[in-house]
Amino acid sequence: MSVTVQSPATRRPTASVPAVTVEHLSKVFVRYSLVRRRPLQTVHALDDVSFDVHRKEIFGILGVNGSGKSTLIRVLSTLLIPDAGTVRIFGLDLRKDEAQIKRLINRVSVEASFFKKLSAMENLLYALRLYGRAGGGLRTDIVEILERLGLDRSRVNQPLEQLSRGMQQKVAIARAFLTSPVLLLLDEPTTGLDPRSKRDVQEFILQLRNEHDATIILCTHDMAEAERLCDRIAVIDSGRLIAVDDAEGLKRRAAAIAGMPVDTLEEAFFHLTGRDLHEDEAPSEVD
Ligand SMILES: Nc1ncnc2c1ncn2[C@@H]1O[C@H](COP(=O)(O)OP(=O)(O)OP(=O)(O)O)[C@@H](O)[C@H]1O
Repeated sequence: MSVTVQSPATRRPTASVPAVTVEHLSKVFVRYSLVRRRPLQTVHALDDVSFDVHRKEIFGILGVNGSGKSTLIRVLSTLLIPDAGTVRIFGLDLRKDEAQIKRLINRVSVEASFFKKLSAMENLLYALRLYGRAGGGLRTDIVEILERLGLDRSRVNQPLEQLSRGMQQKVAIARAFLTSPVLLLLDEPTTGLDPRSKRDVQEFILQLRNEHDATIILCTHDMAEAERLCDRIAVIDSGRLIAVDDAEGLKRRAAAIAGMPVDTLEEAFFHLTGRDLHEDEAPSEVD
């Protein structure tokens, strides 16, 4: 692909530290009764979670609905303050160096913040100017990236509110690509996309890592996607980290638990967590 993107060289942190180090991270949500303001329920959304992500790694987070994936992504992207634990991103402390960290990361999620009355072109030009890119060639780059992601040229100048959720998701991914984040946080980037678009986005994610040296953390429900894209996968259940390994390693660990061969990631997930990936977490009780 011939699109030129902003070189992140000036923002590129030193090579010797891991991309992300998470130590003993915890986050509890308390739900109160509206009437008596009594705590009704506590949810340990993250429970003593520790792991490292290497540079240029695509690191998957796999868990059922409600297992804590989005909470983890929101903490890493500085949107949510944890109750305990530390996070270092390229050696920077999440709490002390928040402003610097924000320049290194980009989060793509379904609720991507856009001006919905403006078009994809206008939104992306705005984002690029915020990141200090100006001058000729931007419009051509934007059209080229959106077409590469499978968004038809005729959609580029239409207000975003008139585009489907999947199309808006592609615009969010284009924005992440154009602003060249050093760490990209993807919260279920292909959920709701048709198979062709899913493939386009997955190719794009690989390209982003291979050609632009991005480190990528990716939440997904999709076993095939995790296996295809991720160098290592963290299995999370009820806010706890159950295992971190590559897909084959997870299958071996599951086989040791099950006492029989485990051939698929889906089976491995089941033996490691005791759950089917399609079920939801039951809410926990008040402590
Ligand atoms: N703001 C909040 N207030 C109360 N509880 C919350 C809040 N945010 C998340 N939770 C709870 O924390 C737990 C983890 O939620 P989270 O959104 O991280 O899960 P998830 O794995 O991303 O789920 P999904 O796959 O459905 O997006 C859930 O039980 C959820 O209901």
